[in-house]
Amino acid sequence: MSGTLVLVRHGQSEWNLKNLFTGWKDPDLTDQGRAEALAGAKALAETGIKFDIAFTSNLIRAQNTCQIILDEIGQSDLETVKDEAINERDYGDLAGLNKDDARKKWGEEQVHIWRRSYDVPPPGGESLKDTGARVWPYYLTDILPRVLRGEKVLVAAHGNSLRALIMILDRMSKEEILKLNLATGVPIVYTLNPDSTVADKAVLGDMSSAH
Ligand SMILES: O=C(O)[C@@H](CO)OP(=O)(O)O
Repeated sequence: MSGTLVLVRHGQSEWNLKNLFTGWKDPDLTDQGRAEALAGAKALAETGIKFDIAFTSNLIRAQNTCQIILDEIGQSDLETVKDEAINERDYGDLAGLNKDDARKKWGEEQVHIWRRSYDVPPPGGESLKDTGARVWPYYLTDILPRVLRGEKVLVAAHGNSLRALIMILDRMSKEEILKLNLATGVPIVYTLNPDSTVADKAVLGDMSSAH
């Protein structure tokens, strides 16, 4: 039996708006972020999906995105598991710094490498590889078994914890992952085969503005 895995990056946060590296810091959604989560929820509602369980991180921007989606599709009280395993990548010493100021200080290319490369960690923080080393085991033990049972599973998380997951689901190379950016609030709907490979992938919205 094939199940459904829906991944959604949280809506714009207060620190996204201020263009600050965020990582494990815990700012809430902005009004725009709430609107993005709602737009994603409406797109999901149109598919008629009803979830069996939701997973989110221990950060408020992902939790609130998750709840906005569940409220909109009439599943406000759905079982929701919160776990730091799917938190954003830890940005270490960069957390709280303005991204443009960082580009001025260290150069455009170095900042891009810290933000998007596979295995170069920002100072004191996690690389995407490090992030995947906690996201992937959690996916295998806690999330995937539910999908393989035929359930419909929502995962509301973060740009880089989801990039780590998508890299493996989509079998992307270290070069390809450099270019992957996720838009806030746009659901990605995976249908998985019984052997856990991807049978189908649909993006319910516009990813082109992501950077
Ligand atoms: O600051 C962060 O935690 C992330 C996500 O907003 O930023 P980036 O997209 O630069 O990896």
